[in-house]
Amino acid sequence: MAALSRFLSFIDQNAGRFIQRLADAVSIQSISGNGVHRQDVFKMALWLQGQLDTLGVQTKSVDLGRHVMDGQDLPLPPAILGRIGDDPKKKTVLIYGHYDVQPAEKSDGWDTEPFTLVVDPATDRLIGRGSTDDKGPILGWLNVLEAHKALGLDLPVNLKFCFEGMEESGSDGLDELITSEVAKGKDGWFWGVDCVCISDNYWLNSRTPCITYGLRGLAYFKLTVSGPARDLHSGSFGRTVHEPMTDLVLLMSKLVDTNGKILVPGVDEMVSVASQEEKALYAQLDYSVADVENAVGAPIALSDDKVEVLMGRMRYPSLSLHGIEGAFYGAGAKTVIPASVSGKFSIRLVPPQTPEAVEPLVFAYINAEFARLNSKNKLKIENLHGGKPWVADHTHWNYEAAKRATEAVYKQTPNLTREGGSIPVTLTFAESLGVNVLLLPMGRGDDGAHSTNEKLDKSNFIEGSKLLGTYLYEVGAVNA
Ligand SMILES: C[C@H](N)C(=O)N[C@@H](Cc1c[nH]cn1)C(=O)O
Ligand SMILES: [Zn+2]
Ligand SMILES: [Zn+2]
Repeated sequence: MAALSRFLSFIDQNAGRFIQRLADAVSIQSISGNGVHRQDVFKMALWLQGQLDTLGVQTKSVDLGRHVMDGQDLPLPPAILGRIGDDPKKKTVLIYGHYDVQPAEKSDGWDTEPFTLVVDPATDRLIGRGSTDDKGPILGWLNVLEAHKALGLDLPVNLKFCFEGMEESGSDGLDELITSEVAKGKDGWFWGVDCVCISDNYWLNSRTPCITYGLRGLAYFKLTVSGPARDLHSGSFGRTVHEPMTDLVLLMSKLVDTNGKILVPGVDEMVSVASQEEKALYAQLDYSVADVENAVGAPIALSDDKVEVLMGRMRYPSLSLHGIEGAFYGAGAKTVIPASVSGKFSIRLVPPQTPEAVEPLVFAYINAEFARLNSKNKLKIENLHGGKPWVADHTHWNYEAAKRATEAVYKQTPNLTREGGSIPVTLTFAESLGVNVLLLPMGRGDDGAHSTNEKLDKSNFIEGSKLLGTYLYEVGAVNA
């Protein structure tokens, strides 16, 4: 039997063990967004490095230094770099993934414990935080490595790996690592890379695989309004003092309208209007308004027009309000006036927008709106993190290889998409290595990444592992 067929059979035969390994990974609470779980992110890095070592990959854990998060000085989780194969006749593919996850608590509304992987027998879904974002896809690569090692098969390409533990919180330290490695020339870790593959996004719906050539960028802001020296009794001080929460809610209400239009002057205007030809590309995608409504679990799409809905996600910027820190949120009816509250919101960016271009518009607008309130409270605006948008050449052989692999595994033509989310390092790889970057998602559009009951369908984990391996065979066969 040819190498590829033996690889595919191995994946099917070992599905149970692969799911167990995913359960082990999910059980490590590698939440990067707060200081409480920082040691768990380090534990996850060690776990991943151990797996790669066992599978014959040469690894190195790179200390990325320290950073300050929410006023806390914290060590950054390491980047885990790896390489296997050094055959000059083969292409070299760089794989990126992230081993950190978003926060999750059962009390957020999960039906099961978020860090215990549950295999739902009724739906064959693998439910747990990180199952689709991004531990499932990372483990897909481990499955490919394990199959080749166990079967004594040579990999069809040389592989390099770059796994980080801060993607969900701004990828601090990673750009510097990549640029310093690139500056080392032939001695750098990324020397000789021919293309990059990232599996860290999702299909548009739950039936059609995707290949993705764009990501939105991000600019994440925190607005803090502070007034009294301490929390106050609203009976004693209501209508007596300027209340921070009242100011903040008013400011937050001025950022975006209920139809998604961004109200910060100049932000929406930076982006050109889509031409009829471009709209025709969105019309071709296998997608319907029902898909978005199924994924979110309610009939609340902003438009009945599929093309408008798709462009809202892929082609235009969006501004979302995320939360208010310091506000009363528990059960009961506490009559407090909070002393200081911080509103968090972010803007997803598309070309030609950049965080640097958008930030001054946001600061100027919020300062002007705050001045209009005539409040004696204090306002502070911070830009917490960001990243530029990215669009790739989808006619490149890297995309052609991914398309052939998808057709071979799924017997379907993939949707060619741009992703609404952000992976800041993508543009850094594209620009500093000067090679084509491809996004090859494993999970479905209804996986609930970042949400409650995040899942990865078992079939997506298993067929997705086959897809990643088949893609490597297709790249290995390219003569470009
Ligand atoms: C698309 C990717 N899987 C992802 O979820 N990226 C995050 C990155 C991020 C940046 N700040 C916080 N998280 C996203 O798009 O939100
Ligand atoms: Zn991710
Ligand atoms: Zn994520």
